[in-house]
Amino acid sequence: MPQMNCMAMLLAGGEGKRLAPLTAALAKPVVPFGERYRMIDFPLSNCMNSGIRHIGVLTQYRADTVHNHIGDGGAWLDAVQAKQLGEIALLPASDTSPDNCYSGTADAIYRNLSFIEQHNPEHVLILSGDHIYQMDYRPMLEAHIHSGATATIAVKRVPWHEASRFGILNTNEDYSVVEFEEKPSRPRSNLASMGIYMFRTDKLKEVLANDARNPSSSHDFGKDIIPMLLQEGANLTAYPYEGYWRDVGTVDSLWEAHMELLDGTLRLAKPEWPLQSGYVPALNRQPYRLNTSAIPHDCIVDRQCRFEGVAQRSVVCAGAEVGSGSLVYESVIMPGARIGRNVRIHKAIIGENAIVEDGAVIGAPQAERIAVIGPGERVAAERKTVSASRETLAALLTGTGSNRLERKVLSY
Ligand SMILES: Nc1ncnc2c1ncn2[C@@H]1O[C@H](COP(=O)(O)OP(=O)(O)O[C@H]2O[C@H](CO)[C@@H](O)[C@H](O)[C@H]2O)[C@@H](O)[C@H]1O
Repeated sequence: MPQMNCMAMLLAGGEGKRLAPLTAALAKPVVPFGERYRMIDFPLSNCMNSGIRHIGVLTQYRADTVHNHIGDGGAWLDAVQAKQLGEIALLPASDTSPDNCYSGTADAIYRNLSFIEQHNPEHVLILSGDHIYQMDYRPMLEAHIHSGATATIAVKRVPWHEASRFGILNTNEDYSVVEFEEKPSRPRSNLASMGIYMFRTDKLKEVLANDARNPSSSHDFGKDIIPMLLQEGANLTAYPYEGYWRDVGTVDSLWEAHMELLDGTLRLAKPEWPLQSGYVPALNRQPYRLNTSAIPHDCIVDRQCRFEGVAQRSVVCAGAEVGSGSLVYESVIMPGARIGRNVRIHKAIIGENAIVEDGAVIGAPQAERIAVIGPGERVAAERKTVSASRETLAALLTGTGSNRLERKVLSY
């Protein structure tokens, strides 16, 4: 395994419009995931577990929310006893740009080249802050060094119907990249760029400087840098990644990733690959202590929540409350959300600290779209439902009861 003469630059400034309203007041990388994590915890923990100790985090949209979550980086560095040796540096656009704005992902790195130079690594790993995966970057670095590539792009096959939301590649048998198209409307392959790039530092500096001088560039890795390198005949190599990986940039993909967590396709609690988080649930009230025997077997319910309803295939996060008589089905109840009594929630994501009043109905079992309630939003019941016993709720879940659920779809 190579020495980690490599540092990481983590892009965390995206606005995440396709995750609205969950990103109304939060940067995309700090949207909650699982029972008590945020998306950015994944690449940060991957870096620690892969021996990468110097990380620059580039922030822009709602930068404060990322900065609050990361703090001094202790949650990650302490876990690997690297507080003295490592650094997670916050690099907001406002510190580098007169107009307080990185014009694109490449511009964000370009404006922070001096940070990279301080550490003088041989290779720079560029990461996104909104991917769910547990990847060891060391084999990728090894493959990158072995191939002598200017840049190595991590790739994964994606379902064909999703291919147009990724950078799509074609490679030779030796994985050298021969074609790249950013988000093609008619993809010719389903081999997607994971937006994870390993660059030789000298070449990265050169290509970013050339791009910065190009007035017609949008200064983006996918739209400009990779196509430019390919055009100049640079040696670009793909690194196929076999493990779980998901870009949770849309409401559907965020919901699907939670369902994969529930069915075991994705496992977070791996002793060999710890996942750290700077997240401390904002429990303004007495911390709840869950009666663990009440946790439904196909759900993930954080111990620090109050759960008095019935749930199936759902994630109930730290600090959330679900009142008695309420039914939660194939849904995610984010941290601090308060679900009243006799509420029905189907195929929905309930944002952080949202309040769902007694008797409200959100989503529908057969709905094609995922219902989303924004963080802090309050949902009133249009009509009160009658209180149902646990047995009736269980029958409703399994479809064996005679009662029909009231349905109201709140689409986003
Ligand atoms: N101005 C800015 N400053 C700082 N950070 C910023 C930023 N704008 C975006 N970011 C961050 O950069 C990362 C990449 O986000 P983008 O929205 O640019 O790319 P997208 O995910 O669409 O495609 C990319 O990632 C997919 C894989 O998910 C690839 O297939 C595709 O080729 C590639 O372009 C995210 O973590 C985002 O938060």
